[in-house]
Amino acid sequence: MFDPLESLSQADLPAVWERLAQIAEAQGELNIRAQFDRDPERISRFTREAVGLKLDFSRHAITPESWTALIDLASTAEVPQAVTQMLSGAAINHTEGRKVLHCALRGGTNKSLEESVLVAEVRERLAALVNSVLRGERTGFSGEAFTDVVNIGIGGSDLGPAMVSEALTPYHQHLKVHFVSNVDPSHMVNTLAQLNPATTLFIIASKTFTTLETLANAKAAQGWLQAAAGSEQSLSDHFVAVSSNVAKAEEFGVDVDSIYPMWDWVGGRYSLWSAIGLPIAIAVGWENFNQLCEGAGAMDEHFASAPLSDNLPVILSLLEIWSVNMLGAQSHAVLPYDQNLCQLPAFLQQLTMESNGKQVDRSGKPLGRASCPVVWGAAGTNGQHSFHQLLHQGTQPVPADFIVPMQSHNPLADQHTHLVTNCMAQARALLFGKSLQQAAQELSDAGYSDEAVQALAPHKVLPGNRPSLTISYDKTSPYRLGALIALYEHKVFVSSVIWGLNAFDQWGVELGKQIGVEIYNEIEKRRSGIPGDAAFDPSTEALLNQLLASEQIENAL
Ligand SMILES: O=P(O)(O)OC[C@H]1O[C@](O)(CO)[C@@H](O)[C@@H]1O
Repeated sequence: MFDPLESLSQADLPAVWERLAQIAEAQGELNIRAQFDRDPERISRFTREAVGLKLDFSRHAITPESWTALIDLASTAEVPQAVTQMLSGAAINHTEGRKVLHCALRGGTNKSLEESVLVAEVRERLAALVNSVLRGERTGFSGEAFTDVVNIGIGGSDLGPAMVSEALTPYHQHLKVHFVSNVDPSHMVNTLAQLNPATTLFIIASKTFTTLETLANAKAAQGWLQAAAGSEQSLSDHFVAVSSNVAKAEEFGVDVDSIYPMWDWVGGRYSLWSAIGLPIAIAVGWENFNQLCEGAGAMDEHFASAPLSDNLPVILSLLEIWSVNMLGAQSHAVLPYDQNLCQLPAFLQQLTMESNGKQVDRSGKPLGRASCPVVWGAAGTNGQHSFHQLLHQGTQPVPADFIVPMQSHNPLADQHTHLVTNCMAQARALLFGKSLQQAAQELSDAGYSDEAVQALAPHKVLPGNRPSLTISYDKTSPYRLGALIALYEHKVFVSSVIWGLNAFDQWGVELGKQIGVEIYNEIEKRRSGIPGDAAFDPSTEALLNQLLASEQIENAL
C-alpha cells in the first residue's frame, strides 16, 4: 500500500508535541480574560480574514507563546507539503488507493489536472439539465412541467445538498426540493404524501449505487410512480441518477442519458460540488450553484497560498489540536446564528467525524493520542434554550464556534439585531461567567436573606473562561457559504495531517452494514419456516424474536 504522504519528513514532530505539552502544563488553566488586559494587541494578534470570512479566535485559551508553538507544529508536520500533494492529485487516500480532488470540482488550484476535463464535461451536461427542468422543458409522463424534486441519497449524498439547499432558501427558484435519506419507510411515505407523481422528478444519488437505504427508497419511488402512471407509461424522464457506478445505475433502470457521473477521487462527504449537488442547482439555479463553487474555490486558493499563521483552515485546526490534545476537550460545539444554517452541525458531524474519527495512524499503528472530538450543535438562538446550560455550567469545557452573518435576508422588525446580540452575549457569558461574589451580590440586591443568598449563590455561578471563536461575515450568500464549507473541509484535512491519519476512508462504517445483512437474511429464513443457521448473541436474539413475534400478531389481526 503506497502512501504518498510517507514522503513528509515529520521526524521532529515528537519534540514539538513535547514542547506543546510543557507549555500547556506551565500555563495550567489560562485566565483568558486576563490576557486581554495583558496584551492590548490581542484582538488584532488573533483575528484573520479571508474570502470575506472574519475569524476572531482571541477568546481561545492561547498565548503568543503557545500560538507560536502551534504554528511550529503545523510547519513541522509539513502541512504545506501535504496540501500540495492533495491538490496535485497524489493518491493520499492510500488505504483505498485514491486521489482526493474535490478542489478540482470548483475550479481547482491546479488547472492542468486531467480530471478537470471530466469535471467540465459533466458540468456542461448538468447546467443543461438544470435549465431544462427550471424552464419546464423536461417534463414528466403527463407532459406537465416538474414542480418538485426528490433527492434520494444518504450520508454525503444527502447531508451536503440538504444543508446547502436550506441555507440558500432566499435564492430558491420555483421548484421545491425534498430529501429522502432514511430507510425508515416513514421518510419516503411522508414526503410522497405531499407530492403529485406527474410533476415529481427523482434524483437517485449514490456514489457507489450499492447503498441499501438509497436503493430501497428508489424502488419505492419507482413503484409509487408506476402505480399512478399506469404500466404503459414510460417513467424514464422522472429519474436522474448521480453515481460513480454508471453500470449499476443503468442496471437499475435509469436512462444512460440521465446518469451524471462522479468519480472515486471525490469522497462522499466532500461531494456536494460534484453532480451530487444537482438538487442544490435545481433549487437555486445554475448561476448560484456556480457562485457556491467559486466561493469554495477562493478558499482553496487561500488555503494553498496563505502563510500558516494567516491560513484560516490551519488556524481552526490548530485550535482543535490545542483544545483536544492539550486541554482535554472531548467535544466541539458549532453554533450558527442563522436559522437557514440549521443543518450545518449535522453536515459537519459527517465531514469531521467520518473523516477523523480514527484510532490508527497512516501506517496502521495506534495514534497514541486523542483525535477527533464529538461535533454537535444547533442554530442559535434555539440552542440557548436547550443545551447552552451545559456549555455555561457543565463540568466539561466545550470549545464553541459561533458563526454569524451581520445581515439578514429577511429584515423583520428588529429581530436580526436580537439574533446577533444574543450571539455576542453567549460568547461573552462563556468567557466572563459570573463569580460567586457577583451572584451573591445580585441576590442580596434583590432582597434575599443572607441565608438564602448563601444557599442559592453557588447554583448561579458560571465559571466562565470557556473558549470560543467567531466566524462573522456579511450575508449567507452562495459565495460566502461555499467559502465557509471549504474552510471546514480543509480544517479537517490539516488536523488529519497533524494527527497522522487518513481522513478520506471510513472503514468503521462497514461492519454494521455487514451484520445488518446477516441479520436480515436470518430473519428471512426464519420467516419462511427454514430453521436459522446463525446464532447471534442473546440480546440480538431477543430483539429478533420480538420482531418476528410482533409480525405474527400483526398478521393475525
Ligand atoms: O453515496 P453512497 O455510495 O450511497 O454512500 C453514502 C454514504 O455512505 C457512506 O459510505 C457511509 O456508510 C458515506 O461515506 C457515504 O457518504
